[in-house]
Amino acid sequence: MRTAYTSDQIRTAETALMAGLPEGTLMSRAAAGLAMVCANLLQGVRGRVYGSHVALLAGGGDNGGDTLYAGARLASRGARVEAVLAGSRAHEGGLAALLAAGGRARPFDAARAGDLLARADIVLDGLVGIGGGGALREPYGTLAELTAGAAGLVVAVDVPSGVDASSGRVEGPAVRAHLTVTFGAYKAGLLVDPGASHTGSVELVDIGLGPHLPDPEVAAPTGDDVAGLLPRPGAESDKYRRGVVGIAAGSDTYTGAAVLSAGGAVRAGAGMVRFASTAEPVRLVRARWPEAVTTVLDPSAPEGLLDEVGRVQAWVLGPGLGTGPEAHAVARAVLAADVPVLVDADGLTLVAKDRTLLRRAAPTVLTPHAGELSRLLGVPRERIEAARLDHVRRAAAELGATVLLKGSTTLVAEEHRPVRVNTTGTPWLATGGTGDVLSGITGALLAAGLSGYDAASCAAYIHGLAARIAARGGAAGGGDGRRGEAPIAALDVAEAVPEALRML
Ligand SMILES: NC(=O)C1=CN([C@@H]2O[C@H](COP(=O)(O)OP(=O)(O)OC[C@H]3O[C@@H](n4cnc5c(N)ncnc54)[C@H](O)[C@@H]3O)[C@@H](O)[C@H]2O)[C@@H](O)CC1
Ligand SMILES: [K+]
Repeated sequence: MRTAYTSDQIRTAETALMAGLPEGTLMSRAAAGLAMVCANLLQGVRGRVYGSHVALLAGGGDNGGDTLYAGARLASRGARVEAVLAGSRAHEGGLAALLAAGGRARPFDAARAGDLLARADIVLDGLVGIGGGGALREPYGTLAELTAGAAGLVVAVDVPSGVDASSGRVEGPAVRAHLTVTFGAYKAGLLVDPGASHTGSVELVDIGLGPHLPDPEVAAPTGDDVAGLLPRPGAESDKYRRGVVGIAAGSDTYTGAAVLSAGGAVRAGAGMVRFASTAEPVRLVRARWPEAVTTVLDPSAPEGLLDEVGRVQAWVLGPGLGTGPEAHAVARAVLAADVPVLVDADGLTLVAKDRTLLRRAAPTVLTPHAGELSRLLGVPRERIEAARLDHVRRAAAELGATVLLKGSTTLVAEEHRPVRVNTTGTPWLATGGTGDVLSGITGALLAAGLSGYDAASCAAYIHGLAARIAARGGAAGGGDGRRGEAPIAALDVAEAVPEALRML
């Protein structure tokens, strides 16, 4: 599990660690690690450190201090290092070290800074780190914007400036780095969008904080973590041990979502899929997934609506269900069941309109995108997008459910647990119907007995991995980065789930 922390948690751990160390030890560890990463980069792009051009953007705090000390180390190896001092004051020790090593430093001047960035092989963004707050003030904001025109690689020191280290919030100009070198531990804002899309790759420099870190605020499961949580059938397995998932989805108007959700559940290894809906979606699901056992519902007679469905260990409710009175009757019947229920899509709209549906004892998993969460919380969508971590946490507490917030970084929140961040996926996943597949995968894992928290985070991981496999045309396919990927359809994602499971 890759764990991540808020700025306050990092500061507390740093204070505890520093109490037993000579002053300046942590900064010199941080600067040494940073200089080493930069030297390796320069070796890569220039073939040597000597004679390379390094630009430092140094704010007035310790983040600037780390940067100036690292610049001093590079200058002492023969790099031509020049610092732009963004604040009215600069870190004294760092500045003295840089000048003593032969580096140069000048106060901010926009034209000169632009020129410097156009010449530098690497640019170190040391404007603000965990001490930053709110939108970048001037001239920090202008400098952050100028990095977009840098000719060389942009290395963010600890955190890309303009990204809130604790939450990933971005409120104005922010540096987009090729690489972020972070000290001591991952900051939560490096793993959560919009911050995560500003970091480039992230390299952790160990400064000895480990023993002083508290429980994390955020955790990103690895493939091994997911593999460890997944149930594997044994010799004694039968369909009930593997898990029977019920799917209440689709309507005579919307049929595709039902087929996709059922596909996610079938391919993720449900012991059995019981599909319950009106006649048309039932006909289509039978045609595409003959292994599903189907029941035609008559929601105009809500009494005993699900009596004919048979035993189910978890339900998926909502994809393509519609939002009218009959859909409401289905939602009420499903949510009255004493088994875990995943609510998605139209199910979320129904729940937003009638929160009494969520008064239940068995676990509930809600899987909104930002627009659906906006309706559930009564908060504008833009505010949710800007502060995803805060809102997913709030939703879990307020709705008493596990909440999986979809998006470029999918988050899973449950009260009193670290928010889990999903690291798999591809931008090609942003296409209609993929969410329905995710609902089926999650439902299968819930039925197999995983908790809502584990089922949602494992399903997000598997779904993202399957999408990547589908986009690359197979587990071994594709090329470097996004280049080897092609558009995918939602059903391709369902079909790639077994390959994703094989890889775990
Ligand atoms: N605390 C520690 O023990 C260690 C800290 N380290 C470094 O120190 C950093 C934290 O240093 P600081 O606490 O001095 O804080 P920062 O250097 O991150 O930020 C504080 C500075 O930024 C300015 N600032 C804050 N918000 C701003 C905004 N919106 N616009 C413009 N300027 C703004 C402040 O006026 C101040 O000059 C870490 O990110 C890390 O780089 C490392 O050296 C490791 C050890
Ligand atoms: K920074």
